Amino acid sequence: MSSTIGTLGEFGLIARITARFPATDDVLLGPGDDAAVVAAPDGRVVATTDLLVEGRHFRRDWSSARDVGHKAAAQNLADVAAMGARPTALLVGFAAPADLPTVWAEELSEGLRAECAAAGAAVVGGDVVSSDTLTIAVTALGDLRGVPPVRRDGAAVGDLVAVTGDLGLSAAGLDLLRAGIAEEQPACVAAHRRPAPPYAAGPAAAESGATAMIDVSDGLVQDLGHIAAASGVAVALRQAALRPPAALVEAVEALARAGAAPRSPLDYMLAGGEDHALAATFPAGTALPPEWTVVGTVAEGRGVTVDGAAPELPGWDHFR
Ligand SMILES: Nc1ncnc2c1ncn2[C@@H]1O[C@H](COP(=O)(O)OP(=O)(O)O)[C@@H](O)[C@H]1O
Ligand SMILES: Cc1ncc(C[n+]2csc(CCOP(=O)(O)OP(=O)(O)O)c2C)c(N)n1
Ligand SMILES: [Mg+2]
Ligand SMILES: [Mg+2]
Ligand SMILES: [Mg+2]
Repeated sequence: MSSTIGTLGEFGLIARITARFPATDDVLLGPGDDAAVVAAPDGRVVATTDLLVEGRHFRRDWSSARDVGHKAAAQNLADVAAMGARPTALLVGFAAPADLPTVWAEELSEGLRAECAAAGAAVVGGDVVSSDTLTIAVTALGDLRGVPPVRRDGAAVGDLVAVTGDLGLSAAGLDLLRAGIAEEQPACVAAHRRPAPPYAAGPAAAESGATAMIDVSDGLVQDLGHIAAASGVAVALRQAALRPPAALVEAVEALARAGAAPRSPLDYMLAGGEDHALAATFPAGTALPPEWTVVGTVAEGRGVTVDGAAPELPGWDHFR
């Protein structure tokens, strides 16, 4: 019989998990004491937390444990990058039923470790509890390296609006999984299972003078709406600047062939969710860092428009 976390016990599980998390230069004391000690050379620490709940954020028949580990880390590390900070450390709350195979917890940890390595961060602690609902609650810390944080409220009229990272692929991948045709467009399904946030682009944007920034987790229009509202401005997007990638167009075609009534490629880009791309505003005339694409401008007013019209595209809301 394969091992479960119930047979391993709490401290056996903790030993199995923490053995997988090597320290980085930022980690002065890693897992094993009452708290970890993480260097904060800047003296200011960015801190953020996001949960993943089975059935709401992932399904075990759609994503491997390793995928869930990558996603749980990426979702949090993207929020650190969106402040213009460099991710340093992750704390992982893990709630699971006792009959969960031990290998699932180990593979989850491997995904967390690997995604942290991609961002230069380390897992420095966490907690394990038993629960009927499998839940991963991650807290991430980041270093601002002496630059001010890039907040949501700094966009000014006349600024450029730019994005970097994938838009729309994850939501199309989720619809492919729902339709049972994941094999039709593996790139979209991969983007859903393991989003690949452009971590380095966050600090690069901060150094280039970005005035506001957000990671795109609930859909581009909804998340730019948070910048618009916080800054007291309008965001005017240009449709021609949002060119759907081939994989997205192909996914929509496959969904249509399967009778799955997909949204348009543009609508996936505008309201997809779980992209973990970055969207930011920059003063006009800024030489944008590599990989950023201008998609619109900041104007007087409120809300987000696409070619002058307000899109009727609901972003993700957990309670609606
Ligand atoms: N339960 C909570 N207690 C305190 N602050 C919260 C809570 N839930 C969300 N927030 C805060 O509200 C803001 C928006 O949350 P959210 O939309 O989840 O951000 P994000 O999409 O970047 O993860 C964040 O600053 C977050 O820290
Ligand atoms: C089984 C399943 N159903 C639906 C979704 C889609 N989904 C779940 S949460 C979410 C939005 C982002 O998650 P959230 O918890 O709101 O993260 P935050 O915006 O706080 O970073 C989306 C699009 C999914 N990933 N898996
Ligand atoms: Mg959140
Ligand atoms: Mg988030
Ligand atoms: Mg965010």
